[in-house]
Amino acid sequence: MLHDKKIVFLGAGSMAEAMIAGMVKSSNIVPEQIIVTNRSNEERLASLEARYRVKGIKQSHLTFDDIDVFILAMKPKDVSKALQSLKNHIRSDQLILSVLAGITTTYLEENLHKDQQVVRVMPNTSSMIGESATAISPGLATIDESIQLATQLLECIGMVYTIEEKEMDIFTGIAGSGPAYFYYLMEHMEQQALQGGLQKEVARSIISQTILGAAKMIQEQADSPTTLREKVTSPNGTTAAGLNALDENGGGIAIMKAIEHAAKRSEEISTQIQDSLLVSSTK
Ligand SMILES: NC(=O)C1=CN([C@@H]2O[C@H](COP(=O)(O)OP(=O)(O)OC[C@H]3O[C@@H](n4cnc5c(N)ncnc54)[C@H](O)[C@@H]3O)[C@@H](O)[C@H]2O)C=CC1
Ligand SMILES: O=C(O)[C@@H]1CCC=N1
Repeated sequence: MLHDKKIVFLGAGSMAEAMIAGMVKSSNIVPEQIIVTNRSNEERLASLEARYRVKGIKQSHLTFDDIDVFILAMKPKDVSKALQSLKNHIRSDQLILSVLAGITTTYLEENLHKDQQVVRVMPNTSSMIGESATAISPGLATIDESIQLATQLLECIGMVYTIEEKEMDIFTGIAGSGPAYFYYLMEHMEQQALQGGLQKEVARSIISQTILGAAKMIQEQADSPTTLREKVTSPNGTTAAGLNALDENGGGIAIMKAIEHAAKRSEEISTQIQDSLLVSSTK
């Protein structure tokens, strides 16, 4: 299903690059199938061309007719202009995937064709190595074949979860933004490791191996996170001392708040876009 499809990225930033890298690496897609465009930064397109052997072209030079999948990958504040310039060039049977936080399928349908085939997607930057946790929610007019195509395409960059659109905000808070929380945790673990006398490179390797091991334990064992945590924690031992400090300093609550606020921001973006407030609020 994938091998004869032509895919265009509209937007050439971090998320587009992570997806392109993952797709090309997966070998289910060859670079010749991928075109990447942006508004004007030709240097950026040249760098993506050199790195991934995909075709980089300015959007004004794009021929739209033979494209199967358009992937919207600009910032939410730029979506309105992007859809305006796209609408007159595309057919409603061409599939639009949008990775934009907070942008609903209804908004896309209202600003493209009413019966436009759209799928809202929330990947994360681990797409780059084929390890994204990606959610999809199809729009009203999207046929099963297109959902299958979207699923196959996104499986090239990791695991795909089909969810209801009302669950997109919380998914974004957990998985779209999620890698940043782990990097933040790692930054702080590393800082303390350096203070404890470890060399930076050694500390980084130890920390990433520890996180990888914990993630694999969750994936490969039947035990819950709580049981696994308890197995690490000896009475009056080192872990108990560490966890007490985490609790005393609001560690658990801070994590829950981070997710709550990220999810709320996703919801807020939807409202602001609908009310056309986002441009002024994020400039
Ligand atoms: N960075 C991340 O971890 C994730 C980002 N996303 C979503 O991906 C989208 C892009 O995010 P980033 O890549 O981080 O942003 P970025 O700022 O790195 O890239 C945005 C790109 O869009 C281009 N652009 C702006 N207007 C355009 C237009 N009208 N047509 C074509 N290209 C246009 C810009 O030139 C730039 O290349 C956002 O909507 C974000 O919500 C979703 C999941 C994760
Ligand atoms: O920070 C953001 O808004 C985007 C969406 C999810 C991750 N990055």
